[in-house]
Amino acid sequence: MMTEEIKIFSPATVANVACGFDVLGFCLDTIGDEMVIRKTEEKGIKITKIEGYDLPFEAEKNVAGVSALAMYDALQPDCGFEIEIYKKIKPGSGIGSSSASAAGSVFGMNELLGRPLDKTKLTYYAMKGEVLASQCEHADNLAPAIFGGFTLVKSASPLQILELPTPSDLFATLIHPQIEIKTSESRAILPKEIPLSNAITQWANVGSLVHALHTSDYDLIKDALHDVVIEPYRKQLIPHFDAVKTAALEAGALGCAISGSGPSIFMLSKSEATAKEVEKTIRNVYSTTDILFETYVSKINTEGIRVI
Ligand SMILES: Nc1ncnc2c1ncn2[C@@H]1O[C@H](COP(=O)(O)OP(=O)(O)O)[C@@H](O)[C@H]1O
Ligand SMILES: N[C@@H](CCOP(=O)(O)O)C(=O)O
Repeated sequence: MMTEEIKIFSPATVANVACGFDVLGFCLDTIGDEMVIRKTEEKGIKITKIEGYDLPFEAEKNVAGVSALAMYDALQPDCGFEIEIYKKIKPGSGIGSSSASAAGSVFGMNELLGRPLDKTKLTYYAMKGEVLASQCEHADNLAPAIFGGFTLVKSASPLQILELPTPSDLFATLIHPQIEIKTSESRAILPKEIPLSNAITQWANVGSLVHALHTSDYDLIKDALHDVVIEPYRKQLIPHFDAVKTAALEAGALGCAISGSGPSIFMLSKSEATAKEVEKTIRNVYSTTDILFETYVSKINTEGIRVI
């Protein structure tokens, strides 16, 4: 019996980053799942353990299993794999719960097979799992989980990912109201067409944000972190979104927007001290309500998913 196995940390991620719906994302450091991937003599993919949240064990119904099967079928290795998931990121959180699992299984298998695939190929197979959760092949959570830092999905098909620089003083604050918003449902409420004037504002912001990351221009990051296309629709699903945003900006955040498809809300700040001050302020907003919530402060994780 082979005993080769590894344990990995698969990070939470913030997709969209305000203006970059389905293309921009960044990787978090303090929040993530753990997974164990093990080689077996018996062929095939089995999910043998799930802790934390109630998720399907059938490989075809769990995003970790679907991405693993896609990679397994393509590579046809002469072994099988068992997957254990220690889920810390609540499903439907807006911080890439499904993508942490989809990325984790393919990353772990690739390590155990001697790294036959590059990061873009891993993202490609992970997307096959992500589609189960969101009913759409988007890579804006997977790319930062696998590459680390900030990423831009230049094209989903053929898959092309650009790694963007991370200014060293940038810190994220998050609030995660403990309600579930399914990505598939929050995509269904979006309009199919947008006014040209909004499109112009939005692509100017994406270009500005990319330039600001390259030049560590914090004022420009502040100017660019706006979303005139998606936020007006999705914010209605998130209790007290406007109050959190107002409080965060008053406390010094560079920007504040919906994380992925929500309900989590993220802020970016210049310095850890400001990010912590922002956390204190937004906790006050939710403390006056009866909604349970968690908050986090995290540096930007430039390494991404890793063996632990
Ligand atoms: N391993 C998994 N981790 C998280 N969610 C999973 C997993 N496998 C299947 N799912 C399903 O995916 C959905 C959550 O994905 P999604 O709505 O995209 O949330 P998130 O924004 O947190 O990624 C839930 O319906 C959940 O049951
Ligand atoms: N671009 C997607 C991102 C979904 O992120 P998640 O963390 O909510 O899964 C979207 O906005 O629909």
